[in-house]
Amino acid sequence: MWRRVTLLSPMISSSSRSQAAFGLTARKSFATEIINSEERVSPSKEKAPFITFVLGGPGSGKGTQCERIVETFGLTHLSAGDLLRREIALNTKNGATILNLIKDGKIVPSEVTVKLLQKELESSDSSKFLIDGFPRTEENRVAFERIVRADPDVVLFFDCPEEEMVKRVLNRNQGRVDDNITTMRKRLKIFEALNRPVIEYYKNKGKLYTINAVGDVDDIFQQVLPIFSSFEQLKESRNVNPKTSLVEN
Ligand SMILES: Nc1ncnc2c1ncn2[C@@H]1O[C@H](COP(=O)(O)OP(=O)(O)OP(=O)(O)O)[C@@H](O)[C@H]1O
Ligand SMILES: Nc1ccn([C@@H]2O[C@H](COP(=O)(O)O)[C@@H](O)[C@H]2O)c(=O)n1
Ligand SMILES: [Mg+2]
Repeated sequence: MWRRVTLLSPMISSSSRSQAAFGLTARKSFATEIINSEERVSPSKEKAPFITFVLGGPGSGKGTQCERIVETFGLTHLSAGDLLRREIALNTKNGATILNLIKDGKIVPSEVTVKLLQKELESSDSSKFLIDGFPRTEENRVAFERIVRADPDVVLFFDCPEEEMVKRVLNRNQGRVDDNITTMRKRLKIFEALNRPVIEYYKNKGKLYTINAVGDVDDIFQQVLPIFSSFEQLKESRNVNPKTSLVEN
């Protein structure tokens, strides 16, 4: 369990966010000390991890861009969808239910998904994570705060038109049970109804970075790169972990 002290000022203000995205100045407050540690954490977990949530509609390119971020910045990639598909493959007690929900484009109960993420976060030696495809709903978001007791530092939103997402998903050819037009239509509806409010929430918190997800993979990554570069620079120049967000007890 990680705790963070209160954020002193917004990570990068809305107005300066576009500057940061183009490699200009980025100001940020640092607040990473663990406070009041009755529940002792292991030395490697004494600092709260740096968490990025990766949002976007089905087929918007989240997984593809996460691969690039991992290659360049060494974050640990946790895909909520992949963790759920692993439950199906391992035929766990929730496997059959998860399969039916995914086939129907529906959202798996938050408790199930959050517990899977929590297990990965807690068993990892990494201190920086990309959590892909999560939170899908306000319920997902609140459950993560309640169970993991952490907030994201950065939220990426890959903004892509529906027709482009449909084209990509139908051409994906990875044998996914939900990559068909019927399920895709349902997923798009669910995205609009349930994920949009989450995007709005992080926009209002000043944590959202919207990426235009149309174009070459490389060009899209050029929009992502400076966001993480600015964090790396801050970390090096101040010799601290640039983490700001918190969930207070
Ligand atoms: N910029 C791009 N232009 C064209 N095709 C792309 C682009 N980015 C990704 N793709 C392709 O589109 C498909 C969907 O991409 P990806 O799996 O990264 O999306 P996703 O957002 O993770 O989707 P899902 O939410 O369904 O997991 C893949 O086949 C991928 O190779
Ligand atoms: N937070 C989540 C994430 C995913 N799901 C279910 O998995 C499907 C595939 O997810 P991808 O991120 O790989 O596209 C998704 O359509 C949901 O059925 C979920 O329930 N909760
Ligand atoms: Mg994906």
